[in-house]
Amino acid sequence: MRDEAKPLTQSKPALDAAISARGLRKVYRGAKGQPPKEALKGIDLDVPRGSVFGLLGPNGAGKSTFINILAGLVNKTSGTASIWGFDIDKNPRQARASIGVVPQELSTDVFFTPREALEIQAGLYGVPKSKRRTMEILRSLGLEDKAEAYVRSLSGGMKRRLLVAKAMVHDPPVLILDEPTAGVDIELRRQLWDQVMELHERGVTVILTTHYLEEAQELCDTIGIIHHGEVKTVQPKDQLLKSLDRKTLMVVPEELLAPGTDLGIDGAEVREDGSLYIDYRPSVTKVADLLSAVNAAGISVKDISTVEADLEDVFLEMTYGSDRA
Ligand SMILES: Nc1ncnc2c1ncn2[C@@H]1O[C@H](COP(=O)(O)OP(=O)(O)OP(=O)(O)O)[C@@H](O)[C@H]1O
Repeated sequence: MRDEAKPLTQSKPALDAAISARGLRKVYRGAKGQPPKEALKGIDLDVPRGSVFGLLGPNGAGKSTFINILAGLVNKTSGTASIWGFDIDKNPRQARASIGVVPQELSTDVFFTPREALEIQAGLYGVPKSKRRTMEILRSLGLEDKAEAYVRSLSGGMKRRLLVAKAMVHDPPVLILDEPTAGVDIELRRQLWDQVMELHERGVTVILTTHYLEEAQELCDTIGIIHHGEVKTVQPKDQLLKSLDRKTLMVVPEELLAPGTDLGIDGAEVREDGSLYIDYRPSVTKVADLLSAVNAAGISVKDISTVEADLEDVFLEMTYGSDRA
């Protein structure tokens, strides 16, 4: 059923974007007496070519639905989507050839060697034998030594790299990584981050979903946040961090204060370490004014520093913050 209340999208898809969605909507049929679920509420979203794009959102926001529509695994209800300028309805083959998707799960081809797994994948994508780059891809992901090993004997990190390798067999300009480092240890996470950055340097547009905001902050240059099936924002990361207009001034007093002391300064809190933390909005309050207030409260300052908002602050504001509003 068409939702008459929904505004029709005015703008055309951006053909020069890596991914462009307009009015993209997905309604899942409700299972066994459950009402239908509108997982995507007609979203408009452009992923710039050449970016490392972080698609963030709480559980159930609609990220997997979006990715699965692009990957051809889920049928959209309405709207349009294009990949590298190819409409997924009008040019499905070219659209699919332009994208590689690295899934979350590690269950893959346990009976084949990495070389065989890549050859099979290349066959599925119709890459002719003369054009296959199996060993080159394995080498670029540090798996050359393991080309003839059984996949079941690979470590978790190697299996993940093999999934990236498989997604690259047809040399797509866009690579989607769904939760690439879920459940891997810090060292492997770093290795995967390096590999993502190498792909990016080679010109691949990378889209990743992640629950680790630190990961998005470190890797991504552009961030899209979706929540309840709607796009809350798409912005360059630096701009997004600035847009929050929130900083914290940390004041270390000559004589440490008792935690919880009320100094009558807006946004101020004395924390466990005896220092004073003052949240403020740089667009309306100057640090000099805060310091005057600190002096007026009879505190001599030993040291000061400011802490910028991080992606976690922005994320919480745009998702749970908007639920409260
Ligand atoms: N096959 C399905 N049938 C019915 N509802 C579904 C189906 N797949 C997803 N949903 C619902 O659609 C909404 C969006 O789910 P989706 O998996 O896209 O979210 P997500 O952002 O990827 O979450 P997560 O981070 O947990 O993977 C959720 O409410 C989910 O329960």
